[in-house]
Amino acid sequence: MADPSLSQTRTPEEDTRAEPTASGMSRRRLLGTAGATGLVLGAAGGAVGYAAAPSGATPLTSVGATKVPFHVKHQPGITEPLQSRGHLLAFDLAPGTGRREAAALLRRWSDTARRLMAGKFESEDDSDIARDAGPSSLTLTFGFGYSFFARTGLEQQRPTALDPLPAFSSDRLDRARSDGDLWVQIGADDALVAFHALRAMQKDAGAAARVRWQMNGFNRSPGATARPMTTRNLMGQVDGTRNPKPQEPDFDERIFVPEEGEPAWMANGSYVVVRRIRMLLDDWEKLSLREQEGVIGRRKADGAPLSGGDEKTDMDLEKTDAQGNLVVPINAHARITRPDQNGGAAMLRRPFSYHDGIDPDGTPDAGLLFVCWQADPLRGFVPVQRKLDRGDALTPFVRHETSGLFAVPGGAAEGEYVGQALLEG
Ligand SMILES: C=CC1=C(C)c2cc3[nH]c(cc4nc(cc5[nH]c(cc1n2)c(C)c5CCC(=O)O)C(CCC(=O)O)=C4C)c(C)c3C=C
Ligand SMILES: [Fe+2]
Repeated sequence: MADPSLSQTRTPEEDTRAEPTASGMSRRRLLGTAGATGLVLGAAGGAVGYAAAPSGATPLTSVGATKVPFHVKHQPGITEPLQSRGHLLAFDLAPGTGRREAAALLRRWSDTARRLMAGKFESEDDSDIARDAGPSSLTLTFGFGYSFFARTGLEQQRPTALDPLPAFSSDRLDRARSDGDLWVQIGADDALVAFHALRAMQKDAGAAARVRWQMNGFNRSPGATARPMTTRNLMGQVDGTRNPKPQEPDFDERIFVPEEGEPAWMANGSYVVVRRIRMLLDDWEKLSLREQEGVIGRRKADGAPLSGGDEKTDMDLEKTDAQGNLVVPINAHARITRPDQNGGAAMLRRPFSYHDGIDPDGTPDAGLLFVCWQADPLRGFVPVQRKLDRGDALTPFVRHETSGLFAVPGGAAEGEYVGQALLEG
């Protein structure tokens, strides 16, 4: 579930948000050359041993130097390229924490996010975890869960789009690791930078809120492939090919609440659905390549539709083989999740893979932290998941273990904090 326009999959031409790096090169140019550079660094690293730092003359690289602005129309961490590290956290407000304390917390979090995303890691009480690193594409994104509004006396401001998701028959949800008053998404292309931000968020929370659940994920590192390519998930599939692209005319309408939308405090915001989806990898890996490709409806090698062409070719849903059978099976995941098969329902998928060890019986606890963005969950995740719940070919190989839905307001203007229009409106 990743996206060619979000991960290192974005073609250099498409990457219009690239920021100049310390060396003056844009991220897109460096991604384009990263294969060759990576090989050189890899060889040197191997020769000097795993613990040695690169040569003293090595400048802050593209990966470290890339900076994402905090003050933007839509919060950072939605349309930015996938980062290689992610932490998802839900917080519950502490007893006695009301609207005033929640506002102070969002102000602290926003101030810290602004500072850290700019690569300013020094502060008096800093842990030094991220010292020496650049911002590394760090993003912090904040959202409000259904329960936040009653706790803060703001029920009147609760959007109907935040009504609890319907129950799905295939759900196997752990309620303790679902939902929450507040949600924080951290993404960065460096594990230490990401963890440093996580600690900062937790410290800022102080006595006002405690962590309800935390999930840690990863994606491919920038420069890991010889050229920018769509990422793969832990089933080995090319994943993200058909995500909506920011340059498409209906992108904003599908993903973001309009400027004049309701409630007013959600202008330019979005709704995020977060599902921890375990992959039943032992079962999946027993399938032949042909069977695996039939489950998705795309070739595993390059993500091309089974109806032919390359990854970018439109899927021919009607094409049949010599026996008259559909070449893209009727229950193939990539067939039945399409907007044109779901009354136009669309979402922007921006996931992280996860691996939380091996169960006592040897089963890997691994899968996808499915994170998807939409202007309205009833026109995005819900209808598509209803369809999947009735049974697509992928359903037997996955298990939805946790769930969350959060309202993510628009980006904070200069001098303001995220959610200010809600908390002070
Ligand atoms: C309810 C929404 C979806 C869930 C849950 C979901 C889980 C899931 N998907 C994959 C792998 C792939 N998904 C692909 C396409 C795809 N998936 C969804 C929605 C959900 N997936 C959509 C809307 C689409 C795009 C449909 C389209 O517009 O054509 C693909 C194909 C490549 C691609 O386009 O990304 C793969 C592969 C897994 C492994 C998974 C749960 C673990
Ligand atoms: Fe999917």
